[in-house]
Amino acid sequence: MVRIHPSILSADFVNLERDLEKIASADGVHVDVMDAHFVPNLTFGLPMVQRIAEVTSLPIDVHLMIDDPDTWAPQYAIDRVDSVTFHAEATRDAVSLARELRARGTRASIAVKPGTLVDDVLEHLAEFDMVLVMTVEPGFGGQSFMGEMMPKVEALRGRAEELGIELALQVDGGITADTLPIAAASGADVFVAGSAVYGHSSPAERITALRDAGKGAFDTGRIDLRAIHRGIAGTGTAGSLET
Ligand SMILES: O=C(CO)[C@H](O)[C@H](O)COP(=O)(O)O
Ligand SMILES: [Co+2]
Repeated sequence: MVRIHPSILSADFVNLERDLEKIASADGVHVDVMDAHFVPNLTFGLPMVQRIAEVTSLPIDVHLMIDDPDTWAPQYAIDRVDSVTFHAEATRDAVSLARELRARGTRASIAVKPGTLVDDVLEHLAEFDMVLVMTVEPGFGGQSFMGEMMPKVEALRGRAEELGIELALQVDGGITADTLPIAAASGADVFVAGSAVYGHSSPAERITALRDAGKGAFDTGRIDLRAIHRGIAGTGTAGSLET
């Protein structure tokens, strides 16, 4: 299953309603909240997310790149917000926060920056509905995909299968029709794309192209996810998540 979530970070904030309509064929909309403290960039906060919820019918995927999500993240669990993602590096108690988000009726998701290992997340995996593996340093769109993050994705997918739990695995940063199949083959199923969607004249066409790139990777047998997982298990690198 390939789900495409365009990131409005690359949209025109002054014409956001128009730009949201351009991605109506997507599976969700990724909304980056940045506070200029956790990351060196500033976007917007809850009032903007509330307005987005009023004008789009897409599931809203909120990515909080903010300090102190333990205090602020629950406020984002509003109607029409499908998932709230907070960063492992910023939270004091990821499990309690995830439980609070779920209790408020939204899916709970935890994100890891490129330099953060996933050992703690693996230990508590059943507490989360989604894990976001950052494939760039958070803060800005238009950066290059970090393929070296794929062992984290593989380890998370492998553990979810072992536990028999449904886990959405999101990758964010540098996703294009060339990099998406690499992440899909590693076990990701939710793909955030900002510049690859909004950097083109037809965002709808780019969404289709991204979806096809993901499906094609498996349909043609070019990438065999099971073989990749077997290979990782065989070489014993799945547990080695040093970045
Ligand atoms: O969280 C983000 C940046 O911190 C964005 O979601 C991400 O960068 C999307 O942009 P692009 O697809 O252009 O890399
Ligand atoms: Co994001």
